[in-house]
Amino acid sequence: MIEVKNIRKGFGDKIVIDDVSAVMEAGKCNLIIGSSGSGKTVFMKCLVGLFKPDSGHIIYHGDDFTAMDDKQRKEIRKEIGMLFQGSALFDSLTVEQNVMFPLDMFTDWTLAEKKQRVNEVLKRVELVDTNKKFPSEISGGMKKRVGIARAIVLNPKYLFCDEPNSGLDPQTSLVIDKLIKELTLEFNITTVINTHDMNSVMEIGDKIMYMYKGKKEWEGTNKEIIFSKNQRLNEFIFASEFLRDAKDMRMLEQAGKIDENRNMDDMIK
Ligand SMILES: Nc1ncnc2c1ncn2[C@@H]1O[C@H](COP(=O)(O)OP(=O)(O)OP(=O)(O)O)[C@@H](O)[C@H]1O
Repeated sequence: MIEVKNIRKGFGDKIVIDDVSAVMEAGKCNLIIGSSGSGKTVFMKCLVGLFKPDSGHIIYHGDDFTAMDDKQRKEIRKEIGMLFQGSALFDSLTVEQNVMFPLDMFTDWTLAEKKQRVNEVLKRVELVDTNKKFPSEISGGMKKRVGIARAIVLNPKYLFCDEPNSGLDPQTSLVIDKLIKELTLEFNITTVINTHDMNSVMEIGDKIMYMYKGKKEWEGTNKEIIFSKNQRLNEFIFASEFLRDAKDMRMLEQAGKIDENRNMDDMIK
């Protein structure tokens, strides 16, 4: 679990994160949504220690990350897996070498032990027989899987994903979302995901935080978001007329005002 208490972060005179508090639970996909420039990336960078908040606290499983020295912080970082936007694989390394990278950095295992662990995680993300391939030889969806394999190879307690579906088609996005959700549950990981993808919000949003101009404007689950009366949130999510109609339809359905066996022709009339 990660507890964020009243963090603030600014650059010069500009306040970018304004008194945000949140609780991110283990075994759940905690999503951060918001329009461009609302502060999602800066918030995530504060959580992983890439930015130091100006004030406030970030508590990892009871320990105050913001009050730690570099050595203690490094210990927490070992427990963090990161899936970067665009997968961020090393082009000159094979799939196996990419996934092995964190093991080279943080363990003193033998090569045989490392290879065994790499094979375990590649199997888990359903990427067998790709060990010797280079990133340029595999598809975008496969690259994401390699990124996920690398992110989980050290058995992280925390997983941070920045736009995990960027550049993927809707079906492949769904497969990646499901994989992240499964791993989150299977290993009881506290997963934090920055996303613009509304499919992900609805599919895997156990907990969603909506940011607006650096503040937490709304939070809730994927079940609650559809019924939210927060005007800014609604304008953000249901940006198109099509989505607004779909929402109205869903609400009528929930209220039992639409017959499940309705005839499409009748509806069009
Ligand atoms: N290193 C920095 N120095 C100065 N300003 C920054 C820095 N990083 C981010 N900002 C500013 O902080 C604000 C929030 O940026 P951030 O990248 O967190 O937005 P975001 O919600 O992640 O947007 P997007 O969805 O487009 O990635 C923006 O106004 C941005 O210009």
